[in-house]
Amino acid sequence: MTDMRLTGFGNHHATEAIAGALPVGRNSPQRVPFGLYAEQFSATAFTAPRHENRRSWLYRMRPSAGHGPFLPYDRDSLLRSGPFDERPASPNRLRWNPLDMPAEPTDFIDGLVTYAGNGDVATGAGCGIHLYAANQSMVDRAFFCADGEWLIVPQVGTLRIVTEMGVLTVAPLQIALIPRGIRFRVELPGGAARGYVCENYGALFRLPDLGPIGSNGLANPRDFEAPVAAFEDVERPTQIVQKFGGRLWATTIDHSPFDVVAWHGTVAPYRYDLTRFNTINTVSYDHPDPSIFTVLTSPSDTPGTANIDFVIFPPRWMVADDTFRPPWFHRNVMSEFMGLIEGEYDAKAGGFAPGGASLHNAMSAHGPDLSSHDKAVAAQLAPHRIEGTMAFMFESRHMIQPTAWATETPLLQPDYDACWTGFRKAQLPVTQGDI
Ligand SMILES: O=C(O)Cc1cc(O)ccc1O
Ligand SMILES: [Fe+2]
Repeated sequence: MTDMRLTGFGNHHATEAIAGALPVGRNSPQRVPFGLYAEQFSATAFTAPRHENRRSWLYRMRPSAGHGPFLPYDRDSLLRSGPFDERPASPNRLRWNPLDMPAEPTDFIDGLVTYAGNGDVATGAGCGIHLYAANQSMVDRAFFCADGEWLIVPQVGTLRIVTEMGVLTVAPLQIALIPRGIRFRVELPGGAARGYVCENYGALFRLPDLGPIGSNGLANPRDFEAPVAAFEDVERPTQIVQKFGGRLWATTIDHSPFDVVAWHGTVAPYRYDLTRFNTINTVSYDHPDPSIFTVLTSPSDTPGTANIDFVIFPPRWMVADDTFRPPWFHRNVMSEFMGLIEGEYDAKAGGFAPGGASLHNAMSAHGPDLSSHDKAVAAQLAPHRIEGTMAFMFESRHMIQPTAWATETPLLQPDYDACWTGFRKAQLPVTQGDI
């Protein structure tokens, strides 16, 4: 299969792996070329306003309707879904060490573990936050998520993601966005892989509005790459696993589901290279809110109050005058789940490792740890380049609730609070206060 691309976020793409496979001038002709089957694939309601409507037409060797019943998946899985009520939502700041690579042969699906999430799959609000650690390619099986689109953030290892609409190769510092319902198989051409997944139950991820930034900047639409059509004509039993209503279900068909020869439309899997992000920041003073680093946003019905924002902290120049340059201390009404792809995060000099994760829930006080704080206060404020790092955040209006696994795993750091101890008290002029 090829690995060519079509560019532009949400563009109307058209692609055929065999010349003449794509019908011209209509979506569903009486006879589709070569006896292919036309199938409309919807990512939004039929009646969504035109500017938000996302659907594609797939032309495939057999209808995907040809399958028997899905039965409960027969392997143990650590995938969980909203409502996240296994454990009480925690007001505590939590941080986890990275997942170990699996000791047993484990593919992407069986290597997923849910750390946290919010909302409810059934009502279409919130998200699930999973991490994966895998060492085997998926063989003769495919997966799809009926509960939400998947934003995949690799941290170690390249993923070759074979989808119904073509192939995406995604390495660390790149992300993949797999539409809800699209079947895919994850292969590991370079061996073991680890990373993060945000399963979005809510409105589709989109590029944020730019407001006064103007018509360019942040993640530029042209840097999002969809694959060209590619198919395999394989007649071998293939297991299809789906996540539906928070549970895994499986059925087996007698051929590969990757038999789409041509497609056109506005919903497709995408790849984006985070190093292409046009990072905008202050050139005068003060540290702006991290919203300036938003790559993708899933809006909610309250303006400016996201179901989920996907925010990155890329390499960048720090030039602010008379400013405490790292993230300030804050208590945020939104809830923040963070991961680290590489390097060191400027608010945490130690303890937040690549592959690790942290959770700072609504209204929990957090910010720089003691050593990052003291270093920033003492720094000479020359222009300084933050290099070799890529942290990210899933930020949500809904409280993020950890799973039982995440609450009980030995990866959870017991002493995270300690990083905010030892701050020297402010030295006031002699006073008793005035309350
Ligand atoms: O808590 C964090 O590290 C994320 C974060 C970064 C920043 O620069 C400002 C606010 C914020 O929540
Ligand atoms: Fe924060």
